[in-house]
Formats: sequence, C-alpha cells, structure tokens
Amino acid sequence: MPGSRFQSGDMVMGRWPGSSLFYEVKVLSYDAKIQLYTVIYKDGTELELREADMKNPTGFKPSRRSRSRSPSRRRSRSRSPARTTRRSSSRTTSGTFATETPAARKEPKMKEVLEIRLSPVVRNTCHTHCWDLEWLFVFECCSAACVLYSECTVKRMTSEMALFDSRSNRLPYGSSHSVSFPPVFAGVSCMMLFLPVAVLGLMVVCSQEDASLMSPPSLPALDSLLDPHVFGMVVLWFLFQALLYVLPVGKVVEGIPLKNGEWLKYRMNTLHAFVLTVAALGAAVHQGVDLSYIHSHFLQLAVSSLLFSVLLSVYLYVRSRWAPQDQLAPGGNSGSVIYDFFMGSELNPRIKGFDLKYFCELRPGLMGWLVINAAMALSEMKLHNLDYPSPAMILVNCFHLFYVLDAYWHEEAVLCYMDTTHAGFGFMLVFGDLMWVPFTFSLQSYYLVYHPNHLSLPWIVGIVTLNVIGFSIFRKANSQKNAFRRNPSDPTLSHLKTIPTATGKSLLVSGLWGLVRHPNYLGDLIMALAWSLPCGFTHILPYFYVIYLTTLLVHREARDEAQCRRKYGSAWDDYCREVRYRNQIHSILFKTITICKGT
Ligand SMILES: NC(=O)C1=CN([C@@H]2O[C@H](COP(=O)(O)OP(=O)(O)OC[C@H]3O[C@@H](n4cnc5c(N)ncnc54)[C@H](OP(=O)(O)O)[C@@H]3O)[C@@H](O)[C@H]2O)C=CC1
Ligand SMILES: CC(C)=CCC[C@@H](C)[C@H]1CC=C2C3=C(CC[C@@]21C)[C@@]1(C)CC[C@H](O)C(C)(C)[C@@H]1CC3
Repeated sequence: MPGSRFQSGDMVMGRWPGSSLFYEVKVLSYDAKIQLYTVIYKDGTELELREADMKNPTGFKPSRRSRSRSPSRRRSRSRSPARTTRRSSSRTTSGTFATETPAARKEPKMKEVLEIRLSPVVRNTCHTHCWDLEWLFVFECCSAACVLYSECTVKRMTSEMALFDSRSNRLPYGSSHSVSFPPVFAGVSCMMLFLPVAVLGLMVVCSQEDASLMSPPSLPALDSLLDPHVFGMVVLWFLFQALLYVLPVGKVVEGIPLKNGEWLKYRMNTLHAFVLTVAALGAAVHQGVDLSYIHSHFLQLAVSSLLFSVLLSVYLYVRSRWAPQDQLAPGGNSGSVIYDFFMGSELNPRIKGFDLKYFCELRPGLMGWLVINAAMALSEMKLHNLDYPSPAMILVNCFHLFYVLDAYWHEEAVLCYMDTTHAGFGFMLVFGDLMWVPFTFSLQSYYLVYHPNHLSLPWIVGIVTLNVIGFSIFRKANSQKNAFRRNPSDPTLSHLKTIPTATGKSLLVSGLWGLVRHPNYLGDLIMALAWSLPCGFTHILPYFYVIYLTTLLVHREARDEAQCRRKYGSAWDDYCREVRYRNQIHSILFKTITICKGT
C-alpha cells in the first residue's frame, strides 16, 4: 500500500466509532482515493477508518477506566458467572488493552458488518469565525445526542434477536446486552441531564438580541422557571388532547401483531382532534384569551413540560415492573433502573384502550408545536405592530402545519414506524414527544419574533419550491413503501421491481427506493432545510432542526442498514448492489460531522 502509513496485515489500534476507545484491529486494505483503511476487529467487525483514528500499538497506553468505573458493569459481573469467565479470558488474551469491540459485547453470537465510513481528516477548519464555531458546537451537541440516542436504540433493537431468560425476560447475564456497555450507560445518564438543558439553553439564546451560541446567555432566575399556573396549563392541554383521543369518532384499525399474537386496536382520529383543537383555540381567542402568553412564558412552559415528562416516565417505569413479559419491548427489562427508565420497558403501555405511546407520538407535542408557532406569529405582529405576520413567519408556519397535517392524514402509517413497533416507551420518547418536539421544532418561529428577516420574492419562490421537492420525495417514498408493505400484491404496484428475501418479504428496487436507499430521509432533510432558510443566515440557531434531523437520520440509517442486513442477509446485499447510493446528503453531512469531530 504505497503512500500509506500502515500496511495490509499490520496489527494496529483502531478507534471504535463514536467513542474514545481503541481496539486491536488488522489492516485489510487502503483506499488511496478516499484515504480510508478497511480494518477488521477481533470479533469480525469490518470498518473503514481514517488514519487519524488508528494508532501504532507500540507505546499505546490504553486504560481500563471505563470498564472498572461503571458500577453497573461491576454489578453484573459479580452476579454473572458467564461474565466472570468471559472477563478473565478476555483479560488474559488482551494484555493491556480492550480486544472486544462494543459490537462484540453487544452481540457476541452475530458478527455484523457495519457500514460506517469515517472520512479523511481535513485539518484546515476555520475556528476563527464565530459562525463556524457555532456550527461546530451545534454539530458536536447534536452528534453526541443522536449517537447516544441511536446507540441506545441499536442496543434495544439488536436485543430483539438475543436469547431471553424465558421467565424473567432479562437478558442473560454475561450476554453482550447487559446495560454495562460503557458508552450506553454513561450516555443514558448524560443524555437525561444534557438534553433538557440543551433545549432550555437553545431557547434562552434564541430570545437574545444576538442569538449566537457563542455569546454568553443571560440566564433567567431559576425560581422563575417553575410556575404552578403554567404547569396546570400543560396538564390541562394533555388532558384536553386525551379527551379528544377517546372520542368515539374515526375508524378503528389494527396495529402490527404483538409477540403474543394479539393485534392492538387504534382509533384514527388525529384530524378530528386537530379540527376540534383549532375550534377550541379560536373560541378562546374570541373570548379574549391572549395566545402571546405562550411567547412570554415560553421557558416556563418548557420547564413544565419537562416536569410532566419526568412524572409520566416515572409512572411508566413503575407500571412496567408489573407488566406481563409479553408486553415488554425487545430487551425491555435490562435489569438497570436508569437504562429501563430512559429507554422504557413496555412496548405499548395502555390504560384500558388508551395507548399512551401512540397518543404522545402524534398529539400533545405535534399539536403543541403548531399552537406555539401560531402564538409566535401573533407575538411577532404585536411586537412589530404588523397587520399580518411577516412572509418568513408565514412560510415557517405553513410548512410546519403542512408537515403535521400530512402525518395526521397518514396516521395509520405511524403504526409501522420503528419507534412504534420496536421502542419501549420511556423517558427518551416521552421527553422527545412532549418537550423536544414542541420546543425545538418551533425554534424557527420563536427566532423570527425577535429576528425579523426580509424575504424577496425570488427567495420565497425558491424556498417554497425546495419544500415542495422535499415533501414530494418524502411523501412518495413513504407511501410507496407503506402501500407495498400493506399489500405487496396490490395491482397498482405490480410495475415495481422487487427482490425476494428468505423472510417471505420482498424489497423494493424500483421507484424512489430503486434510486437511493432511504429516499424518505432525503425528502425529510430537504424539507428541513427549506424550513430554516426563511430565517436567513445571520445565526446558526434556526438551522438547529436540520442539524438535529441530519444527525438523527444518519445514525438511524446506519442502524437500519445493519438491522436489514441481519434480517435479509444476502438479499440485502443484492439490494445494496442494485441500489448503490445511500442517501447522499447523509454521506456528505456525516463526513462533515466526523471531520469536525476529528479536528
Ligand atoms: N421529524 C423527525 O424528527 C423524524 C422524522 N422521521 C421520519 O419518519 C419516517 C419513518 O422513519 P423510520 O421508521 O426510521 O424508517 P423507514 O420508514 O425508512 O423504515 C425503515 C424500514 O423500511 C423497510 N425497508 C427499507 N428498505 C426497503 C426497501 N427497499 N423495500 C421495502 N422496505 C424497505 C425496512 O423494514 P421492513 O423490511 O421490516 O419493512 C426498514 O427497516 C421517515 O420518513 C423519517 O424521515 C424519523 C425520525 C425523526
Ligand atoms: C434526541 C431525542 C430526544 C430524540 C427523540 C426523537 C424523537 C423526537 C423523534 C423520533 C421519531 C420521531 C418521529 C416524529 C417526531 C419526532 C420523533 C418522535 C414524527 C411523528 C414527526 C411527523 C412525521 O410525519 C412522522 C410521523 C413521519 C414522524 C415519525 C417519527
């Protein structure tokens, strides 16, 4: 391998992506064009690494800190004869550094080939301009949050295939699925603290005249943040939406089959609920209720939503302790309180027929987001003495409204999304649905209240066109896949080319799914960009949503690829050969993120 530092066959230390841990790897090849080494870890995991993520073993001083420090790890070791054996064998063979990769610890039986590409280092980053620093900062935060979110979910999803102790539904001790996997355990704890603080921090910065992440925020008094009156309003909002959910209107459909062969029923009435909410709010405004209260109490509302999310998560955790085993999410009882609290144990927690996860995913948060947007438009008019909201505010409001209405129109499809079918309902999703969605997705309209941005007609046309393109891709891709999954022999889909798999399901290889893998993510990202552009280019903050979604979907895509490869085996490889492109925006942005992380 001329020109490269390491030669094929060399044993070196390679960084495990997303962590600071190094493991022994063997160099297989080097691609000079993309400057990446293909390496193989001891458990068979093959990855592509850049040179900066590889070190010479000579003089390498690894540490075992992360292993020995994790209390949960210590606990599970001592309880687990299997782990003791494994540990001692790994210690004797590994010498002074870790030889098992996290993947091996997670899934000892299955060797997976992850498609993670780390990009070559580009050293000329521009740390001089404040805007660039902001980018870097937001990238860092988002990548950290989303990597951890993904790692947690990967663990949960891969554990579906693990052998469960049939009586307790605990993962077998010593199995790779124990929650002591250090980045996950530490990640869970950090995320629970970091995410709410991040949301509040973004909101504070957004309300400042200079909404730069680099300027010191003027922090509000802590005791002003929790207002019992505002908390009461949050509870009322939740109860009002719950009331609309149980109204006997709208058709009832069956979800996907559960482990016990049961089919849960769901009432489809989000659109009815939306219309009734608009009517109720219209009546309230007519009666003199001032919606700009939402703007003036924005932080207090977020803190109350956080408190509500915590209380709901505690309730979910406690009730999951008594839940029958067949109602738990895959790997839903890991044995770690903190992990189960965060990830959620029950798959579909219900109170009688009231499905808490399905309700939270679509209603209080998404509808709350729209109400916040409307309140921001009113506040903008009030603050700047306008007869109408500004064009930028109208665009942002319309785009978001359209996105949510689309989700409601295709409500049934949500029953098949990964979060509904696989994820437990715990703090992560509760917080995501009730705080993250309404308070970060509305940052653009909040930003515009204090930072008006003039849009010329060509810009408006350009932005609307971009949103239409993004939406068309997003909708067409999701509809094609959903229709195909619902009824593969639908005559209207007979023209689509497919690849059969051993599971009996087929993979679409034509239409949008034949052009690029995960075209739905691409459409979502293009829309996200169109939502930020009305806010101009003065600050990075309105682009938070694009950055969040990119990082989330990049990892979601990597996770889904790994999962599909395991599920469909060689048929998936055939699909990848046939559809060579992954979502290209992902690759570019993922590379940018890793470059930023590496510098
Ligand atoms: N706004 C936001 O914050 C977020 C939005 N989203 C959006 O939610 C939507 C759903 O996302 P998500 O559930 O993650 O993923 P997808 O809807 O893309 O589902 C992935 C699954 O689709 C199936 N699949 C993949 N390729 C093919 C193919 N070629 N033919 C047939 N089936 C295939 C596989 O499942 P199987 O084979 O088992 O059917 C795979 O596991 C997306 O549009 C995404 O953009 C997601 C997260 C956050
Ligand atoms: C970092 C962190 C707290 C992550 C939590 C992630 C959740 C906020 C998102 C996971 C998947 C989501 C989806 C939507 C909203 C965001 C969450 C909950 C969604 C309901 C938005 C509307 C779309 O049309 C959708 C239905 C496709 C989408 C489904 C996934």
